[in-house]
Amino acid sequence: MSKLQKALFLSDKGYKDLKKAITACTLTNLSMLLPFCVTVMIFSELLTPFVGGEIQWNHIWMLWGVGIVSAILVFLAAKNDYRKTYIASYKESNTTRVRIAEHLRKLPMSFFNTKDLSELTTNMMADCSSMESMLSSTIPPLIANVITVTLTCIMLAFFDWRLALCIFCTMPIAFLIIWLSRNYQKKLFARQVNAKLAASDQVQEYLEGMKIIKSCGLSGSHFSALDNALLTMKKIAVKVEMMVGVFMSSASMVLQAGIGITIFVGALLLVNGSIELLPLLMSLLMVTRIYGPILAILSQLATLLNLNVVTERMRTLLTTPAMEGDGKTVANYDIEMDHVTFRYNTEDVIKDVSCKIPQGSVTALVGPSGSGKSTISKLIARFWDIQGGTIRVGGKDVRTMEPENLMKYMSFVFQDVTLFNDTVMNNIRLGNPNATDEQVMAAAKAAYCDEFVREMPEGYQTLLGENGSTLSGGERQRISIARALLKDAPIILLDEATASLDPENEVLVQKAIAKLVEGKTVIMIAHRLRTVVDADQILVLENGKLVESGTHNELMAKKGLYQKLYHIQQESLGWAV
Ligand SMILES: Nc1ncnc2c1ncn2[C@@H]1O[C@H](COP(=O)(O)OP(=O)(O)OP(=O)(O)O)[C@@H](O)[C@H]1O
Repeated sequence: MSKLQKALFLSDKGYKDLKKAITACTLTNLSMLLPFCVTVMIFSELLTPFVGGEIQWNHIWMLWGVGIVSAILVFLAAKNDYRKTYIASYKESNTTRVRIAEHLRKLPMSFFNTKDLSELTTNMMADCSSMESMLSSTIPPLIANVITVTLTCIMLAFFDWRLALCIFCTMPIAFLIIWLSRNYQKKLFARQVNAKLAASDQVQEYLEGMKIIKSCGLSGSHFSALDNALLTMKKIAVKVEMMVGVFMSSASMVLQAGIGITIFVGALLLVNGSIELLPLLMSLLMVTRIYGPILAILSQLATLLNLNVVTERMRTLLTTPAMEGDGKTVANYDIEMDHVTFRYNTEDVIKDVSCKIPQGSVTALVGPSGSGKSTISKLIARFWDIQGGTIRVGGKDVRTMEPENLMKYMSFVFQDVTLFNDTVMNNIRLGNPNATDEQVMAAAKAAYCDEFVREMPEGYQTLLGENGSTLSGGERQRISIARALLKDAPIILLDEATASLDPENEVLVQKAIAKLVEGKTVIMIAHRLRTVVDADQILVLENGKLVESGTHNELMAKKGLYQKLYHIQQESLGWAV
């Protein structure tokens, strides 16, 4: 893999397309030299009377013909160039976005703990767009311009090498200005990228918190963080524009001083009789042709120098190792935790936990808030990899299982149900993408969704809106249960989902759950202990440790933490009534 391919994270196809784009762009630039050469030749023909010759009109008409043909060639080359550069770059950035999305899916949740949503969104949208413009508007034209300038330079030297030197004498200084300013530009550019990210973070927080903002009537100073982030972004954008403008205009001024030097030296040479009028005029004509591409090279070079800043986040993301594993099936659905220790950051939140959850049994995880119940259920599903001990499903260490393969065996019903901006039908079908409409509707019926879905304006084809904001908590829960029913996985991870529902919804959700868990291995995070009295096994957690385990009656007889929690809840229920 070449350095350029690595630096730009290009697929093999993308790299091939980039090479084709460079060739196409170079051909366009070269084809543009044709009409220029024809103009120069017509011009020189028209000037022959001034050097004692005679105009050959048949030459002029022939050159006109060549001019028309070359204009057609330029058109064809530009068309091909457009297709090869722009269309190929859009395709490649699409491929990169899909690649990022695929990679994200395979990353451990620890990665998402260190990144926020707006950063990942920027990764997928803004960074890919920057790469897109690198592939279309920077790299191919840059290389093509270098080739064109070199060729024009050779042509110029053919007329008069002294004038060629004059034109290029200021070029090293112009490039030096850009080169020396690169670190400063990089720093500025990095600050701009960070300022944009901070602003989009603040905007996202503002939009997500709209309910609170409205309900609390917040205004003014409460949004100073958003105002400051937007102000910083504006300030840095102005600074970047200004400083880049200063460097670019200084470089271009120095570069254009070459025109004056060429005219001056040309005039001296003419006066001394060291050059004829015709080669001098031809050289001056070429000078006008050469500065455009050189100026373009300068600005493209400045953009290219910032490539690192653009690709930094993408590099971090794409080089973060994905969770690996095999796709082999497991023999049964027994789950075992063997001296499991886990920490999110520095402190252990699960401490040396060992337990067995036999296939077909119902296990409840109980304990005070923050004791590690949700964490355990997520570790079993390998959302995170543990630091000590082993978790086995069907006797197989989950770390050796490909996460998507492991996920085939599990269904989740969590409190925070995620719904997509799609139809009800498709939201349920996520449980099993191959399910027919009839199967989806059967699952919806079993999960007590059918009635409220049919009352929606377009039934199962109703669009749910962003994250199903039009549905009640109980309805969202039942849709997620319908999904899980459709998936029909042998292991069910259940975060006691009825805690915040009204009695009517609670009954329906409980009935739907009862159907879902029939004959399955169930791990249930219970917040209200009266829901776990019938569980085959209750695991009591405290501060990340497994402190008690057994059935309800056994634990009540032990008179430990479970009994204490149970009594506290009974009393608070009494007060509530
Ligand atoms: N993504 C995370 N990053 C860092 N720490 C976390 C994360 N998720 C949970 N924790 C911490 O891990 C500990 C266990 O949290 P967990 O959510 O597993 O507890 P829980 O028993 O399910 O709590 P609750 O009953 O309130 O839902 C807590 O101290 C919590 O602050």
